[in-house]
Order: sequence, then structure tokens, then C-alpha cells
Amino acid sequence: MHKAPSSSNLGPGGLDIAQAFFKPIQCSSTPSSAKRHTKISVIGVGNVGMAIAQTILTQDLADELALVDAKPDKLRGEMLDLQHAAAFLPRTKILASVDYSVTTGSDLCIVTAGARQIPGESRLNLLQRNVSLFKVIVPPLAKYSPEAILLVVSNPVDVLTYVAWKLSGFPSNRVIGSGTNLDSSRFRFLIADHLDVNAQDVQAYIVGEHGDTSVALWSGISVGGVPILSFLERQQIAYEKETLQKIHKEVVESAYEVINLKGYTSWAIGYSVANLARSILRDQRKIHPVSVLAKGFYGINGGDVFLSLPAQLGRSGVMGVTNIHLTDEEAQQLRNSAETILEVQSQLGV
Ligand SMILES: NC(=O)C1=CN([C@@H]2O[C@H](COP(=O)(O)OP(=O)(O)OC[C@H]3O[C@@H](n4cnc5c(N)ncnc54)[C@H](O)[C@@H]3O)[C@@H](O)[C@H]2O)C=CC1
Ligand SMILES: CC(=O)C(=O)O
Repeated sequence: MHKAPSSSNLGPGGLDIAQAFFKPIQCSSTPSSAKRHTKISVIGVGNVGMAIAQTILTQDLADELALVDAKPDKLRGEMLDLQHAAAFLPRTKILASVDYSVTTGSDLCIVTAGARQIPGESRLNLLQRNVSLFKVIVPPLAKYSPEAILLVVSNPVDVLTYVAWKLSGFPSNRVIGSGTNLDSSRFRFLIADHLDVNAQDVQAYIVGEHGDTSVALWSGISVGGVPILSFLERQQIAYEKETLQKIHKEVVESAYEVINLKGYTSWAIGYSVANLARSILRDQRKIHPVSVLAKGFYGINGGDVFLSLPAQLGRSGVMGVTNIHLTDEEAQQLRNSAETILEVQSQLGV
């Protein structure tokens, strides 16, 4: 380590001390392979925002993390609490402010601010309260980070993703809702539990609304690459449709159950959103069931509606929607889900 110069050369500021502490090495140019600086902003530092922030930090997904909330004390408290973990985490600069200029130049803006359900309340019931908040939140995000990808988590997530798309003026590939990425994880967990296998070996999608009209794609489920329903049929192993419906019902009721028990959901959505952030920012081109502009896909033609479809995610956001096989029943359920969302959306003045 280089010796620090005598204290008479040091100014009072930290920067002066840092400059004195390390002798700079002359670099001729920045190597082209240098890692790109990545900035993520999280709006809303409640249960969900903080679960996402801490997962982003532990998974080393950003060089800079900006937090925004309407409550300055809570915001500063959360920022300091995360900063105090610096010795145990990959290096990330953590900023926080009630002023949206702190989000300037973000690659990804994750919106979690807003009202949450009380026990027994549906997600759609939160709509009017959270649309009013989005009118305050989305325009400054778009202003300070015009090239960002917006990832909406606040509920009802599908309608609010549509609202964010309208308010931001961004192209639809850069506005995504966390959608049924979480429901699909719950689905995979329950199937894995049923079959006593690892959930990561279960490929299974819930699509449509992140809510009561979600659709379980039973026909496409595979375990370790083996399509499960056709396998059972080939082996002449009987399964009851009611068993399948019961598992889907359990997925739909998952959030209600957790909210009844602990007041909110947080850890699973934290991992789900960090998983999406990784696919987007690291250009992973992985397929996730997320809320995207669904018009024109799978016979959904009623209007501009966002709902979850298996979409490929990369650095430019939504790169495409996978053309998976749906049975007639699944396709009809998906269109019904779109109708439900469109009906709610038609009451908005956005
Ligand atoms: N899409 C999904 O899968 C999930 C969505 N959610 C949704 O996420 C949202 C947040 O849930 P929680 O974190 O549990 O709620 P929370 O009440 O713990 O946190 C909400 C935060 O938003 C902040 N906020 C309110 N108005 C704001 C404004 N104008 N600007 C900035 N911040 C503002 C509040 O100060 C608070 O810190 C809810 O809408 C909830 O339903 C929750 C879990 C899963
Ligand atoms: C609250 C919510 O949307 C969920 O945990 O699924």
C-alpha cells in the first residue's frame, strides 16, 4: 500500500483524503471490455421495496441503488441500515431521497410504492389509490431516466403496468409488470412438493392476471424435461382434474393466506423481482411469465391490455413472447382474464 502524504496535505473532505491515500495509476484508455455501470432505482421502501433492495444487493446486480419514498425518515433509516451492511456485501453505492433526481440515469426503475391489501381485500380494489400515486411517480422517473426499463410491482400490477406505459410514453418493450413470475414460482413449489422433486426442475407457467383470474397452463408442465400430463396418460396413471384445480386454487389463495398470517408478502416477491432484474440487466434472454402488452397474442384483441405471457427478457426489455401451445380451454381462460382486466381498465381516466 502506498504511504499517505503528511497530514498537512490533507483537506477536510473525504475525497481529498481518498486522493491522498491512493496514488493514481495512469490509464491510457478504458478497456472496451470494462463492465458497464448499472443503476437500479426502487420506488417505495416498504416491505416489498426493501425485500427487493436487499436481494439486489446480496446478488450483486447493481453498482448503484437509488431509493425513493414519500416518507423521508423511513427512507433515510432504510438507506443507513443497508449501508451499514457494506462490509458483508458486494460494493454498491446506495443513495436515497424524496427527490426523483436521485434516480437520474437508471437502467431499471422498480415501482413498489402504494397501498397494499388488507386481509381479504382483492388486488383490484387498490386501483384508484395507486393510480393517483402513479401520476406522481411515473412522469419524473421517465424524465430522469428516459432510457430506463420500468418494472411495476405495485398492485393491481397488470392495470398499473398499463398506466405506467401510458404515463411514461415509453415503448411497450420497456414497460414490464412483475405479473405471474411470482405465481409461477408458487405453482412450481406446490407441484414440486406434490411430486417430491426440486422446484427448479419443474417448468410450469401461470399466465394472465396476477390475481383471481390467473390461468394455470397444465398442458405445458414438465419435470426434468418430461411433459407430465402426457407422461401420466401414456403410463395410464389416473389423475383427477380436481387435484390439478386444487393446486391452482392454492396458488391463487397464496397471497391472501400470507397476508392473513403476517400482514403482507415480501420475501418471495423480492426474489422474483431480483430474478427479473438479473435477466434484464445481464441480458440473459430468459423466458419469464411477466406482464406485457398482450394485444395480438393468443387471440387477445379487445384492446391494449397488459397481462402475463411467457416473455423473453434481455437488456432491451421484452424481446418477444413465446408461442407456446395452449389447449382451447386454456386459451379461452386467458382471453377471459384479459376481459376482466380490460373491464377494470375502462373505468380509468388515464
Ligand atoms: N406484484 C406482486 O406480486 C406484489 C405486489 N405487491 C404490492 O406492492 C405494493 C407495496 O406493498 P408493501 O411494500 O407491502 O406496502 P408498504 O405499505 O409496506 O409500502 C409502501 C411504500 O410506498 C410508499 N409510498 C406511498 N406513496 C408514495 C409516493 N407517492 N412516492 C413514493 N413512495 C410512496 C410508502 O411510504 C411505503 O413506504 C402494494 O401495492 C402491494 O399490493 C406486494 C407483493 C407482491
Ligand atoms: C400481494 C401479492 O400480490 C402477492 O403476494 O401475490
